[in-house]
Amino acid sequence: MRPAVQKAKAEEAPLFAKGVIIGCGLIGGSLALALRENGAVQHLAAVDSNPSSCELAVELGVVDAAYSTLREAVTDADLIVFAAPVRQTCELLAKLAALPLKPGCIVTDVCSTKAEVCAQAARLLPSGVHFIGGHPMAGSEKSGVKAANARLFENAVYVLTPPEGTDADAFAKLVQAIESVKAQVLVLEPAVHDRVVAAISHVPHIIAAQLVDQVMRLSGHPEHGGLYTKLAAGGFRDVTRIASGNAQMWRDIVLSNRDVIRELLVDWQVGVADLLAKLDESEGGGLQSFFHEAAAFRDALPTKLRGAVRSVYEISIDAPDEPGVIGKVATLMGIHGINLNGVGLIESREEDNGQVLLSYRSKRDMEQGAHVLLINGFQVYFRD
Ligand SMILES: NC(=O)c1ccc[n+]([C@@H]2O[C@H](COP(=O)([O-])OP(=O)(O)OC[C@H]3O[C@@H](n4cnc5c(N)ncnc54)[C@H](O)[C@@H]3O)[C@@H](O)[C@H]2O)c1
Ligand SMILES: O=C(O)C(=O)C[C@]1(C(=O)O)C=C[C@@H](O)C=C1
Repeated sequence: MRPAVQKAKAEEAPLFAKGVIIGCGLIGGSLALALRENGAVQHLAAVDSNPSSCELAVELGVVDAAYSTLREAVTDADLIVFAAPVRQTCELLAKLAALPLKPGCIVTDVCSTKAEVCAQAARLLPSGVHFIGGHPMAGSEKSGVKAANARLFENAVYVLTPPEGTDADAFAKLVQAIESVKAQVLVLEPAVHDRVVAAISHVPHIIAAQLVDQVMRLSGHPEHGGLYTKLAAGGFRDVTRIASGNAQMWRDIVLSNRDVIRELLVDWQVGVADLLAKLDESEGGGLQSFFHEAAAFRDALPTKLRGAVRSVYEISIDAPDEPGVIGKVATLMGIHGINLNGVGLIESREEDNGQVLLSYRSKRDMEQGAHVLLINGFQVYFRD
């Protein structure tokens, strides 16, 4: 049973006096921003092997201080978060284990695979230090602290993998910190996590890269090679956005979960063979069923989890390359008395002109908002 957890409130005492983020890039920086913003950590430091990331993290106000050595950074820390790539995290865990740590300190990570990291932590970290693995199911193809975003974890599922016998108070405190960034905790066994996430994240990443690779090779064609990139529109861009992710990070993820990924790629080969057979059917009934079933399953995916901050009925519009589009939209909503809950640029999707996301608290507001935008010449997209 999960221990009862109270919500962190800004006016309450911080949950942690000193926190350290090890690896202050997209995810570490986003977590740092969110934890500082809501007052969950009183003093937050970063340690990063890249000196310019350290400088930038302080300059951008992501952390209070930055260090180049682990020893300096973790002294007296009561929360330590590993947010480096998987392989680096495994190596850093060994280094951390050799340092004097504050008794009762909570250590966690954000790595995209859990079995290897959790096994390494269990093997190396001393008793009296509480390790609880973690993985926020939110991110983007961008990397580095510059891309950090305090809102990244809102409504995202945040997996925790507490080992057997985890201290209930330590667990409750970590859950409270995660819920303070408006993410939703889901407890899983590391191996179950890795099996499921291989199918919904790791293999899709490989396939996106493979699709890009195919087009890259075709675009070397001497006569019409240039057409491939010229004609690449929404479909190709939507399905391959994630292929822009950091190569080192993805190498580590895939190597760390290679057994499950191998199984899924073999299954993928079976799927491709089956598709080739369907191509030879003259009436295309098999193809139609294949597309129909895929569309039905995709359409039935749960909408993004909306927990504490459930508001949200969303539409997006193309943002023309001209200033003031957000102001124009807000004004239109105001004139028509439509309650707009939030507005912002979509950073996780790559569109030619970028997109503006609009959220409403009710379906009615969203529908009225969409109508007003349509009659004012905006291209409106409904989001599931
Ligand atoms: N990008 C995503 O969408 C996403 C989502 C969830 C989890 N993750 C996981 O989060 C972790 C970080 O990913 P990211 O996207 O923030 O990557 P990133 O490249 O933006 O940041 C990683 C940071 O770690 C630093 N670093 C690397 N080696 C280090 C070392 N030995 N010591 C100290 N710092 C070191 C880098 O300099 C960089 O600043 C990875 O384990 C990744 O699997 C990523
Ligand atoms: O690029 C995104 O939109 C992501 O959320 C990235 C994504 C994913 O595959 O869903 C990538 C790796 C992570 O470990 C978690 C999230």
